[in-house]
Amino acid sequence: MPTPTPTRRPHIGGNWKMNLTLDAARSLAAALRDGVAGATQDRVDVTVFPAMPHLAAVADTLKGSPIAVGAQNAYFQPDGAFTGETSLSMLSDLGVASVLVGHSERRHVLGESDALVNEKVLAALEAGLDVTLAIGEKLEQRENGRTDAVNAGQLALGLAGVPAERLARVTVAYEPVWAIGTGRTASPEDAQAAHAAIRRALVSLYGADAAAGVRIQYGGSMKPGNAGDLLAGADVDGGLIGGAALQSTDFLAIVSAAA
Ligand SMILES: O=C(CO)COP(=O)(O)O
Repeated sequence: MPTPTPTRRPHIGGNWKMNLTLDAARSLAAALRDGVAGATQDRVDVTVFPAMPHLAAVADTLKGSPIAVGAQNAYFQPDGAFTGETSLSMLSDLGVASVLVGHSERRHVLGESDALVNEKVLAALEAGLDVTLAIGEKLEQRENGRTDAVNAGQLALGLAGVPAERLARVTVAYEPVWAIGTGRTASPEDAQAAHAAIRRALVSLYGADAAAGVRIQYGGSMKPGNAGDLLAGADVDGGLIGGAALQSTDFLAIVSAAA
């Protein structure tokens, strides 16, 4: 089935990971706030994901700006004896509008399962937050020709139980694990092929109309120099940026490329 004509507004995310001091996070947020010009903001959605202890300050700095603040993680239970975890309502109270779920560093370094990813996706949507659901294959899976199967599996398990009417609040981030923080980027052709396969998986889960509205971001060593080529893919609807999101000029250049 051909991919329906896209009407998707690009979405650029900045995943700051476990980086920056409080002062540096505040300064970066202020530079982004001042740098996202009116012309750009109408054509691209921007979300930043600071570290948990910096969320309040960054949300405060970005209040009234078109840049949304997301958390890199959250727990799915509403409250209770969950040492070290953060609830969705605690995040909402800070002005956090979305949550990143299923990042490969949480899957592969912190050991999060597809089942836990799914609990978090369901709870975040129920709490009224937007979700960026990250999926992606490891190098050995790619070399064994399993890229599309791995992505379709993570997608189906992550979205299990999510009704079609909530899908518009989900952005999928395709992040091939071997491209994250390595300087090795998927070629624009490989990225587009993986994104098209992810969209076909969405079509089989939700039907063509709902699938056509879902933004699929590429993540993995996206930089100003390669963003334009990657974003040219018909099913590449934005980027989730790590290293290059820590420099305002680099991140703003990628936002401009998407706009
Ligand atoms: O993991 C990423 C974003 O979530 C990508 O990180 P890099 O851009 O540093 O490769």
